[in-house]
Amino acid sequence: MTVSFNLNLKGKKILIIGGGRVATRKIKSLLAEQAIVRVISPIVTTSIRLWVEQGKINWLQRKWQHGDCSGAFLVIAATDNPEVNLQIAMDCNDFQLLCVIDQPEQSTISFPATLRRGRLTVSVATDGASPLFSRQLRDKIGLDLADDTADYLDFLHQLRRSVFNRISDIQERKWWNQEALRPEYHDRKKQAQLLSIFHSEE
Ligand SMILES: C[C@@]1(CC(=O)O)C2=NC(=C\c3[nH]c(c(CCC(=O)O)c3CC(=O)O)Cc3[nH]c(c(CC(=O)O)c3CCC(=O)O)/C=C3\N/C(=C\2)[C@@H](CCC(=O)O)[C@]3(C)CC(=O)O)/[C@H]1CCC(=O)O
Ligand SMILES: NC(=O)c1ccc[n+]([C@@H]2O[C@H](COP(=O)([O-])OP(=O)(O)OC[C@H]3O[C@@H](n4cnc5c(N)ncnc54)[C@H](O)[C@@H]3O)[C@@H](O)[C@H]2O)c1
Repeated sequence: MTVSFNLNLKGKKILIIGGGRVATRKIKSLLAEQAIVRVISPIVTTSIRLWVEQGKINWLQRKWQHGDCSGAFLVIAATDNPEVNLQIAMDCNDFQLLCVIDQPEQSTISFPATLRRGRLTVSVATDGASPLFSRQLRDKIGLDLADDTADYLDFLHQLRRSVFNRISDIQERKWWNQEALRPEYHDRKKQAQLLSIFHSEE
């Protein structure tokens, strides 16, 4: 079994070995995170080439060599050669995060099926049982989300910060944060009214 975390990868070095279809999908989900991404692979997909040309990622056009993994915060072994992927795993130390795309038992992390709506992240995983089930459930949850989810979370965030700054009693803070979850606060005017209670006290 695994424990889920939300990783802040800003400024962290991520090494991806292999530049095929799976590597491309993993890079796509990492690109928004302001991480420093390097790919080592003799051949890469058109998407990866484009990201390289746009200066978004760095590419070493060659095969993986022993020692390449040193200094990376996260290593993704994504070649189509299981033997090479295993060697990469052996090359990593215990302090590096590692995802071996064809050998989950060698990995310390795996990628969930993910959906973002502003500040909301939905992540679905099955401990490797069925990535397709994860994807399907993620998409189902996405259909149930209201169109205003990102804006509504910005409102909840703003309210919670105001409550935190103005109110010291924890029960009272909880009351306001609970109040904001009522369906009527999906209305922009109602949101503004609630926020103004705190701003008028400034
Ligand atoms: C969710 C998603 C996220 C992402 O990749 O970002 C993801 N796999 C996705 C797609 C996908 N994966 C596979 C297929 C082909 C169909 C099939 O076989 O089912 C497709 C479909 C496709 O490619 O279209 C096959 C596959 N996957 C793994 C193995 C190795 C093994 O199980 O041993 C094999 C067999 C290879 C073989 O047989 O050769 C392993 C992993 N795949 C994971 C995640 C992790 C577990 C997640 C969980 O716990 O649910 C884990 C453990 C490690 C990891 O990769 O992090 C993404 C969908 C999200 C999206 O589409 O947005
Ligand atoms: N985890 C997942 O989500 C998932 C999904 C589907 C398949 N898989 C597994 O992942 C493997 C790779 O899938 P793919 O579709 O990305 O393959 P692919 O053939 O599209 O890409 C393989 C890449 O590895 C590179 N490569 C090969 N040997 C290398 C080396 N020694 N050093 C550096 N780079 C090297 C190739 O140049 C190529 O860019 C499959 O064989 C399958 O077992 C995993």
